[in-house]
Amino acid sequence: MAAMVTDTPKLILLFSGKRKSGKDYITDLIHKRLGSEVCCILRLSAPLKEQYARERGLDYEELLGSGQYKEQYRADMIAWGERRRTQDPGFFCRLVTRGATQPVWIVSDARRLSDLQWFWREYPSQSRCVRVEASEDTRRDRGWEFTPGIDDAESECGLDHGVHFDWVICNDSDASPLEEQLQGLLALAQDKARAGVS
Ligand SMILES: Nc1ncnc2c1ncn2[C@@H]1O[C@H](COP(=O)(O)OP(=O)(O)O)[C@@H](O)[C@H]1O
Ligand SMILES: C[C@@](O)(CCOP(=O)(O)OP(=O)(O)O)CC(=O)O
Repeated sequence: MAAMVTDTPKLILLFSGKRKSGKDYITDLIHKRLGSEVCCILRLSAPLKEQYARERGLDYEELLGSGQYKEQYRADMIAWGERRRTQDPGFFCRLVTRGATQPVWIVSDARRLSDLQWFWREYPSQSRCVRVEASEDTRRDRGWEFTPGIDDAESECGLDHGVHFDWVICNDSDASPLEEQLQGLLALAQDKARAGVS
């Protein structure tokens, strides 16, 4: 099958949600449904972790995972990233979008209004916001523990208010099946991708 190369993205899904709400799980699921020709997952934290790991001599792959390793460094990584963002709020957004050619981009970890504002400014008609929600009990079952300085800081709370979400996905174990909740979003992505094939 020929690669779907488009000049600009046709749709950008900007995901946010608290840690252990399931952002990676859900964006991976969408990626599997749409396929790599149609969509790519962009993690704003990837270039951050890569440079942070290099500077500190840490294991980049481990920082990308969902285990304890990343949690040990989270507070320091947040501070490191914030220093970068203060100098240039679009720094990580520009890095991750460079070279993305698929018609649908899934940004798995928007955290700050400045992240959303960058996409709204650069891609006003393509950007849509998606919130992943899970109760504290569910997140605790997945290994979350409230940590002052992290769970009450901008990295986790920056998008709690003042954002219109086009979709809110409930990712608790007793919620309606994800396939059902994602139907509208997947249908839109498929439509946009079809319209975007060149
Ligand atoms: N709907 C789900 N069903 C089963 N496991 C899930 C589900 N959602 C998340 N998880 C698991 O919970 C953990 C945290 O999810 P993750 O996607 O890494 O959260 P986040 O990216 O928001 O921090 C992972 O181990 C993931 O596999
Ligand atoms: C320093 C960070 O980028 C680390 C984020 O790592 P992940 O995006 O892997 O975190 P969760 O999926 O929510 O568990 C946070 C930031 O403030 O930029």
